Amino acid sequence: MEETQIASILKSSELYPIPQSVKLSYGTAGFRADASLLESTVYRVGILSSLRSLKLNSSTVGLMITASHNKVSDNGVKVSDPSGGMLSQEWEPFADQIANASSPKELVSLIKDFVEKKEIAIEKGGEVWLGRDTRPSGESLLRAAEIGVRSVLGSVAVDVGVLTTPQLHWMVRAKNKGLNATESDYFENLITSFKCLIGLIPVKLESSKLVLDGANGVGGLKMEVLIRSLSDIDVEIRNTGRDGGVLNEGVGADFVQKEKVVPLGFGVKDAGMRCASFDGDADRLVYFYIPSESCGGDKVELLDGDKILSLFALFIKEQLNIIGDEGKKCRLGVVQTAYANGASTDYVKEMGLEVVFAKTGVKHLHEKAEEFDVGIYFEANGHGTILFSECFLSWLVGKQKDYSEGSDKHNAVSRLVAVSNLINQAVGDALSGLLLVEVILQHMGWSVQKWNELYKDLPSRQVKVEVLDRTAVVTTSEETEALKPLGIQDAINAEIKKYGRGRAFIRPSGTEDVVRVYAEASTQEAADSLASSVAQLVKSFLGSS
Ligand SMILES: CC(=O)N[C@H]1[C@@H](OP(=O)(O)O)O[C@H](CO)[C@@H](O)[C@@H]1O
Ligand SMILES: [Mg+2]
Repeated sequence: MEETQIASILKSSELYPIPQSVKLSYGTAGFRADASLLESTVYRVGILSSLRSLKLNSSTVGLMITASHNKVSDNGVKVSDPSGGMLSQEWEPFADQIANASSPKELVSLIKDFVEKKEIAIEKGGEVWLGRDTRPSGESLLRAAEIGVRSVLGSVAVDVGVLTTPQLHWMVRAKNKGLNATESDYFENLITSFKCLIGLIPVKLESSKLVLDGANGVGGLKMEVLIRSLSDIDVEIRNTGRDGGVLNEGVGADFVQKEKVVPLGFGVKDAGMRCASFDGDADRLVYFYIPSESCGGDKVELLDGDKILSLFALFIKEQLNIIGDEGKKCRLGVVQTAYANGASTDYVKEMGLEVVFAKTGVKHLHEKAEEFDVGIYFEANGHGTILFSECFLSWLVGKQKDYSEGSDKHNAVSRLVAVSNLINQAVGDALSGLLLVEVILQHMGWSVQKWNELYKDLPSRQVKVEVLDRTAVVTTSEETEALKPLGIQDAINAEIKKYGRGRAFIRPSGTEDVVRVYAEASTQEAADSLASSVAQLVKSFLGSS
């Protein structure tokens, strides 16, 4: 590395000293912490993003400032690779090292070694697009990221403004494919493919209103822009953040999915209505309705990521069946995590689909979904998408020319092509996911209640346990068994045995300082009781904090 380059990093890093006593890790979804602790981290991730761009021939890299569903005082930073996917996991250890480097000198030395090891030609200059969610701390953190990017001499930082995480990933992917890549191109793309799918509905019925909980975050605001251009959908948006509500506080997809209760701003008046929730950066989507018999209670019927996945799988399978023998050759597969409800896995298997399991975190699911011609992946919490392989897509486009226009096969092929344009090919995206759910429900002529009947969820419960050191829990690669602390798995197994259809596991969270407990059983009381006894075991083996 040239002396001028070294001097540039030394100088800028003086502006962002590392706070005492924080040890950060890139984790399941980038760095997250209280926003006041993050300036130095974001600055350093800016440097990393420039290097990543340089390593990949100055392709555009994305840097997103968000802490998703976490509280508003938190923030975080994650990197989008030029493909629009998550940062290559190979680079995560370097991210951890530089984030925790204790002095400018140590930082420079780590960067120097890495640049040499990875043979990065630093002279050319990289390009990084910076996005942020609506958190008040986002603006100053974005400035820190800009300084980090530009401290790699010749690199350019482009502020692309307040965006949802999936918008930034989509834009980065489009840019590197040489396509139109602005935010309005993103909207245009959703609008065109949604309208195309609506136009291909065999028997169109009047559709009912959808009520959306925007989590007081960026997703509701973007949805407002989107629906202005859509006439075949009636959406009322609540919790936009403009009416005094706090980001993710008692609202949003994470809250609704974990607590299974209505978000603020919803109540019995909405009984029976089709409702949906986004999370804070709009990469998660869940649906729900308030049962009419709830009589003032706050419980919801939840249609989570597993149910969205099942609906998508059913629709895609239907189109492949219409195409006939050739369509049946398509390898359609599903990727889930250990948190997937057992009933959903049974359902997709009964449909004849291949199901594979991945570790928690979309980077793991995405990778596995890419192995199929059409790979559908979802986390139960509502993050997911459908990936189409390049090869299968070009086959579909070819078939569009072969089949006569207006024929059933032509329509089926056109629907699949439109789905591939609508649904974000980079990451799970609540906006595009919502549009796809809406169009499929209209296609099927289904209400949310009818969709919910695809299968009945096994009762489940998730709890978090605060412990002294969550890293003391080490699991198998599928995360379904704990290898450490020694003896805990036997104790968990003994609990599971007491329950019909019992299943439970523990793992350390990658985004919060807790151990997560998941339990499933044949009744809600049993699932609750299994979760609570496993939580007790965690406390007694690890000590509560
Ligand atoms: C049980 C659960 O919902 N875990 C979430 C959560 O990860 P943890 O590592 O469990 O904290 O946040 C991740 C990022 O949003 C998401 O990918 C994952 O599914
Ligand atoms: Mg999120």
